[in-house]
Amino acid sequence: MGNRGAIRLESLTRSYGRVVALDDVDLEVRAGEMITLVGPSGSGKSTILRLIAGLDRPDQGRIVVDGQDVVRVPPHRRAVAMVFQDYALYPHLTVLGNLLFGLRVRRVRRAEAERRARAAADRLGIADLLDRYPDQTSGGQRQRIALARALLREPTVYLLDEPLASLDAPLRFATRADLLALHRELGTTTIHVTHDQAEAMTLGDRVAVLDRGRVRQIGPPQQVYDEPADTFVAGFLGSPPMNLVPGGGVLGGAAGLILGVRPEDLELDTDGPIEATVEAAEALGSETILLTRCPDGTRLTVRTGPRPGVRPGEGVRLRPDPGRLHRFDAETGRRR
Ligand SMILES: Nc1ncnc2c1ncn2[C@@H]1O[C@H](COP(=O)(O)OP(=O)(O)OP(=O)(O)O)[C@@H](O)[C@H]1O
Repeated sequence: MGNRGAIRLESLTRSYGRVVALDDVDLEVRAGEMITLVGPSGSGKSTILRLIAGLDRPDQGRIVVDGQDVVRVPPHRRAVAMVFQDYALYPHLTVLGNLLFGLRVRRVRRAEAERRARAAADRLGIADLLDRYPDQTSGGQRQRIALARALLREPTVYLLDEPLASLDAPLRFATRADLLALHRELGTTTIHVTHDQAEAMTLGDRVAVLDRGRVRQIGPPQQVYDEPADTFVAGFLGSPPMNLVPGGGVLGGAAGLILGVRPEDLELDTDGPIEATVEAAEALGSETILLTRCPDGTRLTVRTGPRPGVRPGEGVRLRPDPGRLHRFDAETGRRR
């Protein structure tokens, strides 16, 4: 299984009327890799998944899975399992019925189908729910049912469209770990769409950042975070986003450049070179986000410890970590 599921998207383009959902996208996913797609709403993430699943067709370009162009292959003939945000379970079937459905379509014999369904349910910890209907289960349980159903397809590729989005924070955290463990165990190629910063950073070998139908950058999450290719990526990955100062300003003059510094790379320091006033402080428990404003009007966001001891209205001094300044071309926005 480990060598299957390599995907290559070549010059993939898809428009809906005047909206260009995907604009000449090239993307390679290695066999067994888990890749995360992030980007603002409408940037084309779901469109990529739907095209790979065969639920929609590109206007141009190729979708090559294991060396074969699948654009004309109907969805049920593609070895792909998609898990949707709303899980898309059949409400009139029990959980077991939902798990068996795909196996029946594929003419797996009843006893064998049940054996496999129970094994998948065991693996995802939902064995005691098999006789219930989907509306008698919780959001987290439904998510596991949908994953179990995807597992039963034994696909060479998983496509996950925000599968954790409707779970509460602790459950998301736990399920994220389960997803990673499942992926390590199965080694099946997975493409995962998320809006969640933590998932983007942790749930993939590589992350691809999309903007208006184009891939802006792709790479290991930490690398993309540490070396964003342009100001868009710098502003998108990371929460709160990187401070970007045209001309350098308080971060040091830099004609023709935009200088950037992440909130965690600005330190409160009474001898710091930057003078600022605290406008707001968000105490988040484990950390505090300070929104500050410099005399020249520049706003800087600072990530600091849980109890920084400063209040809105107070003056502070900030020290940027000189090794962590980012330089971008003012005209193109590209990293320099
Ligand atoms: N069937 C459709 N008909 C018309 N426009 C569509 C259709 N599907 C997608 N679009 C448009 O294509 C663009 C890309 O949509 P897509 O769903 O891929 O974005 P997304 O990045 O997944 O967004 P979100 O994060 O909000 O789910 C959007 O502007 C969307 O409105």
